[in-house]
Amino acid sequence: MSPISLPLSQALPVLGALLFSYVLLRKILNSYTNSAGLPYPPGPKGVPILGNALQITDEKPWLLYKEWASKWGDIIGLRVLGKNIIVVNSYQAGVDLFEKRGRVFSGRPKVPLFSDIARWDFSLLVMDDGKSVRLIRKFIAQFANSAAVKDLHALITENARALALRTAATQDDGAFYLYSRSAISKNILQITYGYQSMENGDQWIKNTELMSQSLAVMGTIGAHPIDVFPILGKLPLWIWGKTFIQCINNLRTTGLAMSVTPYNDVKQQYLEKSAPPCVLTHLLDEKLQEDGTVQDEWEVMVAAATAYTAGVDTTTASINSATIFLMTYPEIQTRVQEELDDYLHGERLPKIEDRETLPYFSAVLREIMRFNPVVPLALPRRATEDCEYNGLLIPENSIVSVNVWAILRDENEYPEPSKFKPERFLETRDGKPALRSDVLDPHSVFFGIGRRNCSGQQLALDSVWITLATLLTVFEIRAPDGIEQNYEYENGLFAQPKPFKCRFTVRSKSFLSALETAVA
Ligand code: HEM
Repeated sequence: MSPISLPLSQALPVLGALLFSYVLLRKILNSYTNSAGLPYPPGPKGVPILGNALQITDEKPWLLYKEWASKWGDIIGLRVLGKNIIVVNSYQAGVDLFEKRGRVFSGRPKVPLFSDIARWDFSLLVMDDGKSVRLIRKFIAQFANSAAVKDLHALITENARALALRTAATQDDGAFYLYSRSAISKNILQITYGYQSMENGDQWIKNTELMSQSLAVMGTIGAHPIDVFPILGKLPLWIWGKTFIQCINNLRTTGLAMSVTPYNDVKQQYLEKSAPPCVLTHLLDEKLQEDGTVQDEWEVMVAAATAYTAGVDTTTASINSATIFLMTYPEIQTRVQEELDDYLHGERLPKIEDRETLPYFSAVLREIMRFNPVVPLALPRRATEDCEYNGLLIPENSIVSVNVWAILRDENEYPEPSKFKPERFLETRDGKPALRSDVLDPHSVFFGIGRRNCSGQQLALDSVWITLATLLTVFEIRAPDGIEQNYEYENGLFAQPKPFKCRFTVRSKSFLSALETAVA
């Protein structure tokens, strides 16, 4: 989800609706004044009524925000059709607002297109703060916090090895892109629903692919005119075109198939005592009451559904993006492999517990995170009350986004930010390479800041680490025939790579047999 943009071609219905919406017009005019007398954060001057709508691009808006920040300061204030939009471009301001004043910035703005029209109201990602949100986050933390994730290490390691074995068995340079999604889906499905997905043609995997494609076509969530101007959602959907209707239908079908349907299936199996143990059965153990009803049933269902829908695309995008970087910088890849070989002596496959002893690899992963944050604008928050910050007023109900991309390109923290340099995170301690603690770990921003930050970050970090460590131990990863491609990314909520080709060549037969033995 990103702040609002309004392409010119879509502005006409907005203007039409404005004509008969006197009430809205008053709201717009009111938003230009505030009773506290404090100035609104500075930003580029817009035009009457539309505000900055025509200036904000839908294509990678984070680049434009960073440019504006260099002129207007870390906190830029924009307006679109009476909505206040604030973009936070520095880590310090992100911490001051989202962490230190977490209560005020834990809301989420309404996104009627996604929640009401596409019927994804079951997703925690779009829920405003309240009791339900706190309960759902608590349920997710029960399996995804740092301590609990340790219990999942065996499963995610096994799935990483199965992915490597499957990759070794194919000659198709395009296969990894599909296999990585399937492996990550498999992790989360097993964890949440106890479901063993099939390697080929699994309906769950097809659903996430369809969801992901539909989201990419619809652009950034929150950017559509219906989200800017909800009254437009009352008009017949066909005015937005065939592709739009197709995407809405896909989101409705996949949403249901990834929330209510699996919940009901597992509940039924649980009642029949045939459900494999998983997050959902643990929650049912806790919540099933004597009369057969489930306490906090909606929240239980949402916890499982959001873990799946929020975790698959993002984790897959991280793995695919890292694979592209490793292909693009083969000398860096070789150095990681030397470090792995030195430590593992070619005798065994890596385990998550090895992470602390491989600083160069950690530095490479930090640099990949810094260079290509998967959710460049995180997800927008809603200010639940007026808030003064450094003499500026962030009015109640402002949409506030943190520009993760800009923070991770801050030249004060990361000199020469557009260079891919893992060494920026390293120093020599006792004659050995070690991670520096005085350079901001991109992890602190990559998953959002403060109370509504990512609930699945430890699970994601561990899954990405073991998957890449296993692949790098077993394979040399190169662009097919040494020819670099033009790696493209989807435009939308996630910076996820479009399908790409890469070649995995087994580095040594002993690694392959270790893999075969481990997976057998
Ligand atoms: C590398 C993979 C991942 C990335 C880059 C990522 C990133 C993010 C970001 C940026 C947010 C928004 C945070 C904010 O508003 O400040 C978020 C929210 C969330 N993520 Fe992740 N995520 C990843 C994996 C996962 C996984 C595996 C899970 C599974 C449990 C998960 C569950 C969630 C949930 C439930 C939220 C919503 C939190 C809320 O609204 O309160 N994520 N994630």
